Amino acid sequence: MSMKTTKYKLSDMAKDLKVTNNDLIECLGKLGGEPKKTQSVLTPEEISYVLEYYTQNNQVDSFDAFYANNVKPVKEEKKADKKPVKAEKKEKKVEKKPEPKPTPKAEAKPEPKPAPKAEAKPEPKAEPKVEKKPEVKAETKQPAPEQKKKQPAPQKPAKKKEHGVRQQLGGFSDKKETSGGYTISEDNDSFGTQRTIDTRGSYIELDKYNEKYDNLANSKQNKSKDNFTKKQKLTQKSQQRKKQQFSHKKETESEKLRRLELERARKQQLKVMIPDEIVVSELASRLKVTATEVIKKLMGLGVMASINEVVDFDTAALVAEELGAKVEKEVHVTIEERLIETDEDPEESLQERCPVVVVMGHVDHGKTSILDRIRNAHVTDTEAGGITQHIGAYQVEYEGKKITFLDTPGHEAFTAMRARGANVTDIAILVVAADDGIMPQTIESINHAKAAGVSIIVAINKMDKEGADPDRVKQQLTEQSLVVEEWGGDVIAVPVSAKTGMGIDELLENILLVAEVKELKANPDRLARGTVVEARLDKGKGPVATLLVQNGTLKSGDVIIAGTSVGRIRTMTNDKGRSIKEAGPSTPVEITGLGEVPSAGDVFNAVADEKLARELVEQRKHEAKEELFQQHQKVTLDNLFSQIAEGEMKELPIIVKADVQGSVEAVKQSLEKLSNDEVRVKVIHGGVGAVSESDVMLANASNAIIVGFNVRPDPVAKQNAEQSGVDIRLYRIIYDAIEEITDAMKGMLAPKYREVETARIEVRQVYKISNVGTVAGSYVLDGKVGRNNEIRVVRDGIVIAEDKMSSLKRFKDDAKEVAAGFECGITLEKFTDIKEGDIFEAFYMEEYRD
Ligand SMILES: Nc1nc2c(ncn2[C@@H]2O[C@H](COP(=O)(O)OP(=O)(O)OP(=O)(O)O)[C@@H](O)[C@H]2O)c(=O)[nH]1
Repeated sequence: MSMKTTKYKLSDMAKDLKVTNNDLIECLGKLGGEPKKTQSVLTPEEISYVLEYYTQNNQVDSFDAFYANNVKPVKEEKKADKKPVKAEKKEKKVEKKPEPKPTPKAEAKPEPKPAPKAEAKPEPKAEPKVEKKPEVKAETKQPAPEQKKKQPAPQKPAKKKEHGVRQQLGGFSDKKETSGGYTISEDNDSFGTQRTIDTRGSYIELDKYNEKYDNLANSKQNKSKDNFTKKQKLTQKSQQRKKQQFSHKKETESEKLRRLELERARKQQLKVMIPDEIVVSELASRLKVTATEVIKKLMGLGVMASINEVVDFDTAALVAEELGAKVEKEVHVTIEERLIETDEDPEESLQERCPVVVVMGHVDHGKTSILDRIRNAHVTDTEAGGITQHIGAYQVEYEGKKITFLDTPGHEAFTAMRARGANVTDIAILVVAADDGIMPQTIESINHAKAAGVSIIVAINKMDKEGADPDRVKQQLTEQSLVVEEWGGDVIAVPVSAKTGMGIDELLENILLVAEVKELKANPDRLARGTVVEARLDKGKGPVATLLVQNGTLKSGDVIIAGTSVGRIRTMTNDKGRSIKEAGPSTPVEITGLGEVPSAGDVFNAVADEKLARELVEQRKHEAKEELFQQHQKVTLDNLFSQIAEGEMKELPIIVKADVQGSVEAVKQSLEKLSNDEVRVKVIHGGVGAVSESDVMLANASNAIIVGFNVRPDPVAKQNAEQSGVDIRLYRIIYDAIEEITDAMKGMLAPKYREVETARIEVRQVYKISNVGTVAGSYVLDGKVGRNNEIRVVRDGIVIAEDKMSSLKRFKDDAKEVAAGFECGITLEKFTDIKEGDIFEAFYMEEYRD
């Protein structure tokens, strides 16, 4: 929204008007004042005057005749002119337009324009308007009477009424004006063309001015009641011409009036709508002020924002209020809000649903074994032909009730999903091997489960083993604030053995018990909503996704939107591989029909409007792209270095490659969590498969390290990595990765400094020596002061200054250090107001690490 005010010189105007400089100087001479020169910059008033002058001297005698004979030619001419005119704008060559652009200034501030506008009104337009733009016509008529009475001057208001910023000169049918920050491309109504005004470069709002002109006209001309016909206008015009000599004076008066009116209107409180976030330029535009003004106000509030930066509602509202505007909050209804119902389910619509359970715990404590044991013991037997499908989740039935298990053991996947906003699970089974006890990942699992607010049931596994010591496990659990029931707490701990099957039924019983207490409910009678548990691309079927319905009922044929993928469900199968038509809450299903492979953890919604859903997906993709772009901007070597140079937060970019998507997400989450105040761990790329050449290239460009999980680099990648010095770290256990990265981060941490005091010195005498400055004759009370020490001047217990030493002397010789009990002379670099009795604390800064 930059508003440039271009100076409009006399020579430019002469060129535009196609008259000689001298003609123009002469014309302006009539206005009085100092004689003008070719390079003189014209004021808006002068421009107005010249415009008026030439307008009136170039009028077409009969517009009717002219119009009748020339409609077509004029149109063509106009069209033909249009482009050239644009092109010429910059060069300030105007072929036909006598009506000089009222200069940037003139436009930026409405006042100057009135004059040109006033002229614009020529009668010829009246007819076309009547036909094409009735409302314009109506407006036009009012001013006309005034024109008649007041003659020369009145034309202006009348014209303004019509278009606000129109200028028209008799005899010139087509014009374009350029001015400072914006362009007015204007066509004459009378020739059936339209006028468009591009106000991007200025703060002018045409309606506002039109309104003002209307008001002005009304106030001045409320005596006039009738509409005037074309002929009347023509009469008027001829009268105008006769009275031309008086026009200038009257115009000035009317201009004044207009100005007053404008000023009054401007002072009226402006109402602005401000959204949650607004770009400074947009805010300025809405406030009808320049961006500079807004920026200044922002600075006043301590907010340094450039024209393209975004400020929040509160800040914007403050600025707006300071600028005298009345603020209203702009509420946007997003496509998402329109498309996806988020209404609460009424109590009566809720029905019981089965619990969704996840299994967590330390490596090798038996998570998979327990899941397998449960599945094998309780799935499928009853369902003919049921073949267990590994779709990422499955349901078992125990004592007539269903339980849904997520088949992705480990807290990483669970947390990755949660991080995407999917609170999928109700109950976490914490598996602890009875012989091993609580291990680091057990603790992490506990914390993850707690953070997610899910209920924990402890399965003390491997009870069949000899070294099994469930009491020790219970004891260790207590240390993690999990007190088992038999010890007075509320945590259920079930001793089990995945190997023998011992305690598995009891575990299931307890799951149902906890679920009952939790009163898990959902509304099956609405469009489904849930989470993508797993997704993959199948060669034959296309994108295949396992969805867990969390609310509502998913139906075959439903249109669903999941992250940035959308589609209509083509096939839907349950965890036993059977085709089903409907899936209610807590049911895992595998579906096909999506256009793209969604990500695990994406929330999905069944929606009613497919078109809108596709629109939403486009929008999400766009947002994702922008995010990605910003990410890439952050990880270029250039800005990484500049960040470090500026002492800003350092980044440790990492590329994660893993065998399955779930692990990528899990590793990503775990690593990014390692970020602290000084070093930010940022996974700039994650993907499934071997570490490839392109991964190494990206790492090389971004100064990133590559973390591989259960994958190997391909030979080319390995070779390239060696050549370019890219670090590839391969792990089999997340825990190891975290440990190593943590170490790496320690190496990156910015050094910390602390002060080490070396001596206390008393100032006993102060000498002022020319060319040397103020010398403190001192005595070292304790410690040892070194030449490179810094000095803190303390007077009566108050720190007066901190400064560097410029000299340390023993008698007349420079000293490296002076020990306690000795006298010395000290001068400081800047601080000279030393007084007897001051205490100098000598110290130096030491770098250290935690
Ligand atoms: N004796 C005994 N061994 C068990 C029991 N449960 C699991 N195991 C063994 O423990 C080892 C690890 O079991 P998994 O089920 O793979 O453990 P996990 O927690 O899923 O391991 P990760 O997937 O690597 O995290 C396997 O060799 C199992 O046979 C049990 O109840 N008793």
